[in-house]
Amino acid sequence: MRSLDEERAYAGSCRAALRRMIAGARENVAVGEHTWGDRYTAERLGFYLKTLARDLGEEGDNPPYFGVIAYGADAGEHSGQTYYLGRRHIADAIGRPPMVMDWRAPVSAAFYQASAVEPRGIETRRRFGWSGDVLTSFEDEHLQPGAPPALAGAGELVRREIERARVGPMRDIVATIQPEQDDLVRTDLEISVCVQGAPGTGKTAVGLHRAAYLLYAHRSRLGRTGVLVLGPNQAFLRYISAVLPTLGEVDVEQTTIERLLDHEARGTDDPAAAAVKHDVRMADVLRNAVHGRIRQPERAVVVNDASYRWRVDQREFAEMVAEAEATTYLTGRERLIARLVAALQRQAEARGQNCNGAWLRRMARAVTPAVDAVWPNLKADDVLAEVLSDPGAAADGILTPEEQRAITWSRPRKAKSARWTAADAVLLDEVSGLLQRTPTYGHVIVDEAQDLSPMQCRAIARRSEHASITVLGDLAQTTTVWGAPDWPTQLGHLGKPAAEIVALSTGYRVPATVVELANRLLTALEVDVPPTTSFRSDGELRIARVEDLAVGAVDAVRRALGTEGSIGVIAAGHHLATATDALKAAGIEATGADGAGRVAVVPASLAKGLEYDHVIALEPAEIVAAETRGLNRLYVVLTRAVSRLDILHTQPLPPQLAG
Ligand SMILES: Nc1ncnc2c1ncn2[C@@H]1O[C@H](COP(=O)(O)OP(=O)(O)OP(=O)(O)O)[C@@H](O)[C@H]1O
Repeated sequence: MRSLDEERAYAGSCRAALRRMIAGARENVAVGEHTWGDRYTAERLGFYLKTLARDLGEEGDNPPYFGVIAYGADAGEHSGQTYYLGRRHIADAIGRPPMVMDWRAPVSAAFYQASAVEPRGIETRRRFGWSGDVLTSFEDEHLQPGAPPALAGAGELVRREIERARVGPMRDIVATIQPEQDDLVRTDLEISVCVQGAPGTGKTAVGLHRAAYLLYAHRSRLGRTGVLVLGPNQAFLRYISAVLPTLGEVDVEQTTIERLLDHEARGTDDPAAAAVKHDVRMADVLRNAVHGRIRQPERAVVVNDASYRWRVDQREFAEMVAEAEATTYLTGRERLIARLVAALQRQAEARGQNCNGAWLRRMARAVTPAVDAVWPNLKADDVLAEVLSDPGAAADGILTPEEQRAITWSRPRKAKSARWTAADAVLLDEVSGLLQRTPTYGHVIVDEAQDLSPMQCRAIARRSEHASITVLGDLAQTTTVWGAPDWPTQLGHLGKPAAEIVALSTGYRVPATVVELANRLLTALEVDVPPTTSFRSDGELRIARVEDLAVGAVDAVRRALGTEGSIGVIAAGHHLATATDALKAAGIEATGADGAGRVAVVPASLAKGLEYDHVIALEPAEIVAAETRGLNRLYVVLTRAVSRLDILHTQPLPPQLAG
């Protein structure tokens, strides 16, 4: 293995090779611009080369690699080989072995998986410490039997990386992915997995690295169909937005379920209406509303065509209607039109008529009124407006009269004048899915999946019908009233009942003292999840009763500003405004949940998925009282802390927190 000086020299030659790759890619862009060929090919080539040049260019200042594995003499094809691993592949010449392997390459798996118990032929695993782009240290683990004792658990470099203060957006974890996380990241594309993970166990990190891995392993397939990442809110998306680009992946769609459904919510539902609208029985109601439009024909279809008159009698028409049933309503309608036209064509051809394309189109137009009478053309918003104006016909026997009343508009309306709510957007999507097929992605990653309603799950299922999914969540963090009761049920709604459920319980965010406090709440939450164990022994917890919350919050922020890292003041209700005003009056600059400053004042309802080096949680009793699942919300809030948690209260603490 190389000495530190030799390693530095090697890092220098890797950088030089990377610079040559960048120069080469830029030159290819210039050549690509003058490439002969059809416009489409030239555009695609240009796009590819520009993306490559940009990605490589952005790579410029990152450490070229983070680790190396050296195989022993008995390692088959790898015997005596040494492989450096980095965020991207670096090669100095075509045909020569790469200087650095992509962390996603098959050979890299051993770096993450090898252990003293199962060394996989590896003699030494070396991890590097970098300060910016300067190589400062390395740490070796000797994995072969008889070698000096392996490091107990993770080494110092790994520990330092996991315990480092958080500043700015979430970073990738390629250098320190843990074996159980790596298993999930590298699961085959065909396999759907569900990760039940305690707070900070790396679910989000695993999901994002899995997206990058799948794109590497199945670039052409997923390049066409796309990978979708769904997160709980914009603040969360902003927090994770840099991870995939640093891994070289810029084409992954990252959005929320609300944005995916693409219906701006202009109205709001009362809780009773929202609960019914998110209930899975609405799928049956809407199916009835759509398919209940199909009628038995009452007369024959007669079409005048110049001097002829073609006819499909009522009985034959009825048979066609019965046989046209298809997976989607509008496909069935198309099929019915096609069958009618085919019947007319048979009659016309028997009379020696030339049935060209124009004739077929004319006949399709001619039978449309008859089809409209039995299988009308429908639009999703018209269907839903009718259901919400009068659910009766579609909902009888499915929803109770009281439930029907809860969703009925105070007066009947047309779609045009509807003020759709967020729950309506989910229903509109369901109706659209009944009318015609929804395009599917190549892979869908669903974060915070415990919060989704059955109807939201169905919207995701439609978009992953022919694909696998990665479901990430924590039942203890469910804060919606319609969230998952258990994973098998939720996976059923997501259309993947057979997905494997894997539990992660080692937390890499929350320090042990804070985990111990949060675990007290778990008993009261009555969910069947294993308690978290923390990887981290550091961390501070301070619980203080204060006279004045605003004064307490300002003091706590001032103290927190004395150490490194991000600061999140998390509160519910009017305490948010109190904290914001108090910080402003004290001259401390604070942003909202999606701001980029060092101090953020964050509504408890938006804290999910986020993390702050120092969390200052205000008035836990209020956080609990603010919503139906307030205790779960408090559990989420407490587990946002990376290094320090201050709990400030004027009211008594919720009894479930008492030790
Ligand atoms: N193997 C690892 N190496 C370094 N850091 C890690 C590792 N795994 C997780 N982390 C870090 O721990 C923190 C928590 O990870 P992440 O947000 O993915 O957890 P989560 O399970 O999604 O949490 P929650 O459910 O509470 O939102 C992040 O800062 C992440 O980068």
